[in-house]
Amino acid sequence: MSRPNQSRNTAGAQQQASKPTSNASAQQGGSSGNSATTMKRKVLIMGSRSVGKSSLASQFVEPNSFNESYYPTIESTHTKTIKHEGITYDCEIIDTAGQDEYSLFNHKYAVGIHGYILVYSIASRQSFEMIQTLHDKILDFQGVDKVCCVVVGQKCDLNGVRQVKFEEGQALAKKLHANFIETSAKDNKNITDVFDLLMVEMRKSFNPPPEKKKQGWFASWFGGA
Ligand SMILES: Nc1nc2c(ncn2[C@@H]2O[C@H](COP(=O)(O)OP(=O)(O)OP(=O)(O)O)[C@@H](O)[C@H]2O)c(=O)[nH]1
Repeated sequence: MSRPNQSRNTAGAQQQASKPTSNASAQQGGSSGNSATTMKRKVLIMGSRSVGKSSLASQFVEPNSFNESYYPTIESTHTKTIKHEGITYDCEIIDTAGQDEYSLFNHKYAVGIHGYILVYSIASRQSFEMIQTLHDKILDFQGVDKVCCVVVGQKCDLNGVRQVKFEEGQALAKKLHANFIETSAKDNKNITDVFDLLMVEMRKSFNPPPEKKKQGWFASWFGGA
């Protein structure tokens, strides 16, 4: 669902910052609480049609914005500043059009993206099966064997018509080396947690904490740094 007052077109945005634009301490993963540290992060939300991708994004950017109506998304971008472990992230959150297995994978979905939110509806097995397909396409396009990713089982308020068990979502996420969470945009449940989980993943991948120096016996004996 595209909500014009919150969104802008992403054309040409790809060249922006796949790299941090922050000071040196951020490049080294600084979790020092330095408020001057700002990094850019680009996050893509993907999944089948009508699984609640736009509702998820909207609720995150503007809580209590849930809308029962369905407006198919073409593509919209939200921006939000997120503070995580002492670092400020300027996040660009791209809400993509619903995909099916025949959808062409746009190269924009692979270039300069730091993390993926792959969404299915717990009330649609088909949308669940789409997650593996999308994940495969992302890896193929990126030419990597792992991406930062959170698998989201959306619409968990629809428990009465559930087609995908929680454990199935969990197992798939584990297989994809991703985090997993169930959410309800309607009930505003676990929405911010999705982004927190992704932040943790992205932090591990893009600004891991500096490795501890190996200590010799002398230093460790005397408690040296
Ligand atoms: N019950 C329930 N309905 C939801 C939830 N999230 C979204 N919906 C409804 O599901 C429909 C589709 O929501 P959207 O957020 O537009 O879904 P989308 O995945 O962005 O759809 P596309 O634009 O086709 O890709 C709308 O009618 C929403 O009101 C939810 O958590 N629970």
